[in-house]
Amino acid sequence: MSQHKRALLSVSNKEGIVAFAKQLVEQGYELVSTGGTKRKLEEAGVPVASVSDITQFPEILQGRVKTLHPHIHAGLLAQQDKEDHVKQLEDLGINGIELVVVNLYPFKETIAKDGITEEEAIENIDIGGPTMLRAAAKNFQHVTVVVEPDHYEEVLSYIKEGEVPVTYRKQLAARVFQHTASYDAHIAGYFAEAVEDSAPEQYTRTYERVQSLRYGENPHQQAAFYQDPLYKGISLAHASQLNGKELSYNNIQDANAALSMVLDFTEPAAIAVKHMNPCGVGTADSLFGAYERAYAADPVSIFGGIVAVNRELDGNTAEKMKEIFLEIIIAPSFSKEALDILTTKKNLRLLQVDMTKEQGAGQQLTSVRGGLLVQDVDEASLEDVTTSVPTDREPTEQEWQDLKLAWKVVKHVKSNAIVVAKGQQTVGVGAGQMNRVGAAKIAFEQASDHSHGAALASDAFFPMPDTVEEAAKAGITAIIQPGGSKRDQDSIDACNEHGITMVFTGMRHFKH
Ligand SMILES: NC(=O)c1ncn([C@@H]2O[C@H](COP(=O)(O)O)[C@@H](O)[C@H]2O)c1NC=O
Repeated sequence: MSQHKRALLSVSNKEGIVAFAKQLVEQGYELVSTGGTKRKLEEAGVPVASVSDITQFPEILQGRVKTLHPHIHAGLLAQQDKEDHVKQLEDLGINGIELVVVNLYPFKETIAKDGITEEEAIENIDIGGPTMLRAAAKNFQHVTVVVEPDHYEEVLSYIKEGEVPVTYRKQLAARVFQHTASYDAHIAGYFAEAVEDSAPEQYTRTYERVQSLRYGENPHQQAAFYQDPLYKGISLAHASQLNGKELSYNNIQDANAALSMVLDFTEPAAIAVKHMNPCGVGTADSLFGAYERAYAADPVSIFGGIVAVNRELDGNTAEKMKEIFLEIIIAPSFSKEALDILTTKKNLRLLQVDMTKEQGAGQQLTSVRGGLLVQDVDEASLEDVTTSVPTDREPTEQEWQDLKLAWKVVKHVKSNAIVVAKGQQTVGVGAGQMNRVGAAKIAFEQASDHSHGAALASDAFFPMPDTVEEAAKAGITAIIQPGGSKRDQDSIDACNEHGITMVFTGMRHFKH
């Protein structure tokens, strides 16, 4: 172990720093620290010099300038295997720094708090820390840099063995650049609010890993689940799992679809999802009634499905849910009775999602080969549009109810999408077909007799009257669709001929 190695310690999170520093001293390191870190070490009896002793310059501007000095940065950036670097340091009386331990002002934690002022946020932008971290990481061939207390132990074990291997130093450097990039992304996000630009020139969001997944959509695909740590809306990525096996990639996608759908309902609602499409949706005055309807909508497909509800899950409903195999149940809360009933199923995943927050869906990101598509989440509903009825007949009150439910659901079904609903539940869902009439036929086949007197929703307009003709054959009496086709009149005429009422929303809900 060589003598007189120097370590610079400047940490905001002081957890574990005293024990680490003591061992560094035992290993022959000279320590240098900034004000607060130095005080902490001195209180614990650890010998430590001050950065100001080295720089011969005081910490000024309330800590805004402490380590930003050539004596520090030359010590961090000098390549000790280059003669001229070594000579320059000698000529200027600068000593090298071999180990840097820095963690940053808690910017993210600060802006996550309610009622924070701009001044507080800005004072928590660390300048000197990232500068040291980046300098040391750039010079990883000669410097060991530690940004996370989690790494103290491992670094010490290497030091005790004699030297920190350069391969490990490079890993630490990589971690530093991830850390500072993420840190800056939070700052960029905070400032982005000032420009309100939803399509910035550079897209710099940062996410934190919630979970490494066993695999992706298929077992041969690697995958992980990340969350936006500052997301303030209703969030699947911030859900609490109360029971069951670890969530899988497909579970998370399905759960997100079910959650997004149930949030569109204010009355008690239950949504059953399979492969990201709703297979059964029910609403009622009680959650039990809503679930009964969602189940009755398609008692076959719900098996192995994901169910989301928008009221506390009660014992009765839980008992009914327990009768079949479900992968996940999502609820704003679970009564004690419901938990007692459902936790007897060891594998059943129970997710509690705080649904009291603002919806705040934000942006939807979809990766494409070599790029990223960004759009607003489709949060629009019938309340955002002015509907019109171009047919001879206006919907009855009952038809309006069914039309509204079908329209809420069709928005969440993969295009081309047709949903048939009757009596506060879906009775047929045609999802993801390459032509609209094909989707309609699937929905009618599933609905069977229930399509008589039912309502139909189409996520996009009818380019020709064939869907109306099929609907008439199936006994549909009310249709809701965006309208806007050149041949709308053909569909209107077909409706009038069959006594069907049709509503135009003027807004489509493609979901590719
Ligand atoms: N201004 C500087 O030169 C500077 N140098 C280090 N810091 C930060 O000051 C903190 C430690 O300060 P203290 O040891 O005084 O508690 C660390 O989070 C470190 O990243 C600085 N602070 C902010 O920029």
